[in-house]
Amino acid sequence: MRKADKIFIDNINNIMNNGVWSENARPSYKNGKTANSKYITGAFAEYDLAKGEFPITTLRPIAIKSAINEIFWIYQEGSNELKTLVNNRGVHYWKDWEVGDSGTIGQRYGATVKKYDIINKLLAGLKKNPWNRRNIINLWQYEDFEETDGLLPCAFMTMFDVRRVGDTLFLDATLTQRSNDMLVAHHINAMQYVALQMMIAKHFGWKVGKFFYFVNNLHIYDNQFDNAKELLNRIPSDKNPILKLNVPDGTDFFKIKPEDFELIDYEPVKPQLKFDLAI
Ligand SMILES: Nc1nc(=O)c2c([nH]1)NC[C@@H]1CN(c3ccc(C(=O)N[C@@H](CCC(=O)O)C(=O)O)cc3)CN21
Ligand SMILES: O=c1ccn([C@H]2C[C@H](O)[C@@H](COP(=O)(O)O)O2)c(=O)[nH]1
Repeated sequence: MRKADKIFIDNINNIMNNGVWSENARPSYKNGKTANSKYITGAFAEYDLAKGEFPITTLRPIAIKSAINEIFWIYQEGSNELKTLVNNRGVHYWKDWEVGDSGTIGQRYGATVKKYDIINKLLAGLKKNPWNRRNIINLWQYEDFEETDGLLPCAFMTMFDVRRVGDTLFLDATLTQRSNDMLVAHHINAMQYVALQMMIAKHFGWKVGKFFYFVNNLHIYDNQFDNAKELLNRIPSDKNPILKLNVPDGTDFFKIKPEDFELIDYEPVKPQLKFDLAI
């Protein structure tokens, strides 16, 4: 079985058999009921992208186009505006987290990237000395949290490192996430940050290397257990999906477009599952 499917199945089993219950969780469902979840702490996985190991499950369709468009909204556009996310990028899944009537998700994510000029600083650091060990995106900014309400970033820190093997330079990345709604967003989050890693690697003409994914609180909500059992009953695809970025080496980070990405050999098991989200 492919690595990502095995890890997903192991994580579901691990949470169901060894997880513990939250007692006073923040989110609630649309009906107002508190959304508690069963969780494990400290989940870690490693994918060698250079060997075709991508962190995407085939047990259900993953909204990969939306996931990639969201990463452009955050890191290329530096925006927190729902209008551009929905109208220009076709991503509908953030609407429930609008802050009041602001039309935004608050001073978070893309707004944080823009305020601190994070991408330009990151690219400049990697250009000046690829072997520096200070290539960090950190969206956890208390000053921003005080500025406005809004969901606090879940996937909040990404680190990059360069590694030479023979004549080839590889860019590795580590995504750190404080909280993950596993059945809904585990593979959306992982694959969108792989896409970001691929964009940065292309900008410099490097290859993508390894992707490390750490989740501190990995959970299944109490209304998702039928979906979890359905996933365990499914047989993963025997195809191995590969994400490609079809632009020449050295293409400027800000010139890359979502359409330049292509997911090949992706034949997920259907039908799609339905989720009543914790908001
Ligand atoms: N409880 C919760 N889970 C999340 O995953 C999540 C939040 N809250 N809050 C903020 C964002 C919004 N995210 C979301 C929300 C919904 C979907 C969702 O409904 N996904 C559907 C497909 C959606 C589509 O096709 O565009 C899915 O089947 O995965 C995905 C990510 C990720 N984040
Ligand atoms: O990119 C994302 C954004 C959000 N989530 C999930 C993780 C949690 O289930 C909720 C956030 O609730 P908190 O109480 O703030 O932890 O949203 C995700 O998995 N990925």
